[in-house]
Amino acid sequence: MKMEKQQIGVIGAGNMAEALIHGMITSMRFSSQSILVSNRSNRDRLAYLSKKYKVKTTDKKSLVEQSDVIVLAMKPQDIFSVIEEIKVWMRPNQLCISIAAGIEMASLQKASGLELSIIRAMPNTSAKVLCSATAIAKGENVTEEQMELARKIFSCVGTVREVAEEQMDVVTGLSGSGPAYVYSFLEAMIDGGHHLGLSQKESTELVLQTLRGAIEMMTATGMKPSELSKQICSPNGTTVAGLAVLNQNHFKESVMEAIKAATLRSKELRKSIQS
Ligand SMILES: NC(=O)C1=CN([C@@H]2O[C@H](COP(=O)(O)OP(=O)(O)OC[C@H]3O[C@@H](n4cnc5c(N)ncnc54)[C@H](OP(=O)(O)O)[C@@H]3O)[C@@H](O)[C@H]2O)C=CC1
Ligand SMILES: O=C(O)[C@@H]1CCC=N1
Repeated sequence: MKMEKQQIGVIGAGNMAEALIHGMITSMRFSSQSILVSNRSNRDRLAYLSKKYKVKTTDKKSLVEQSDVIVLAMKPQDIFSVIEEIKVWMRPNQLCISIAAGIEMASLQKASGLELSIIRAMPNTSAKVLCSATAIAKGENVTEEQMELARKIFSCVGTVREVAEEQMDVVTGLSGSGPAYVYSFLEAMIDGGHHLGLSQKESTELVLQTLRGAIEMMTATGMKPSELSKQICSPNGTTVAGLAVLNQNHFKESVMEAIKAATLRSKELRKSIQS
């Protein structure tokens, strides 16, 4: 696979930044030397990233000046102060990719006072194991070449799907936050098995493979979850008894309400930050 020539500047050196850097380098699509990283004040963190991934660490000014694309990987609460700081060094049409939850491209554009090319992306923490479900949304001035570069960056850490920006709140509530819901479900299943007599290890192994198998079944067959579920339910059997309890406790509604609450929170985030 061809090594990309563009310089990638990552501002923010936290969890998501590291996942992206790790993915870009292990994919061999980007060289360590083509990645620049900067943060606010944590020098130890930059030293760690530089040692582990051999990336270049620098101040924001030289990062912005040297980069073809700037990845904004700080918390939503910090993004506007970063834009305020770096806008003097940015070039019109420079590509900026924001992974901040809730923050709209128009507000970043406005804060910069420049005609930037902005792409919004929402990966998830499974990027660390190259299994993110990332959605990207294209901003106004973005060229097809710039979109292609964004797809290349995020495909290093998993799948990439393009959506309209209006869908980014629900994407954030669904796949951005989603791994946490799955961890809650996994914990409940593991504890369920453990409380009924399996060791923690036995229960964990069985649950993980059960989840992998269910995902594989759905992927391989293309069948709906309800159809696959029917195949497990013998009349008057164990599965029917288990599912009845989930239904009595409004399991499906709870999960749907969780996604709704996270989606609303994504909308609220920008209001609380911008007002
Ligand atoms: N965690 C998740 O599951 C997901 C998070 N996101 C989004 O990713 C973004 C980053 O999240 P995450 O990696 O968890 O955050 P972290 O808290 O792990 O990292 C934030 C980074 O931003 C840096 N930073 C803060 N302010 C500035 C500044 N003024 N100048 C330069 N750097 C700055 C911090 O530097 P320092 O340490 O020096 O202060 C730190 O390196 C968030 O916007 C979040 O919404 C998106 C998808 C999933
Ligand atoms: O909880 C959050 O706000 C971030 C965005 C998506 C996942 N984590």
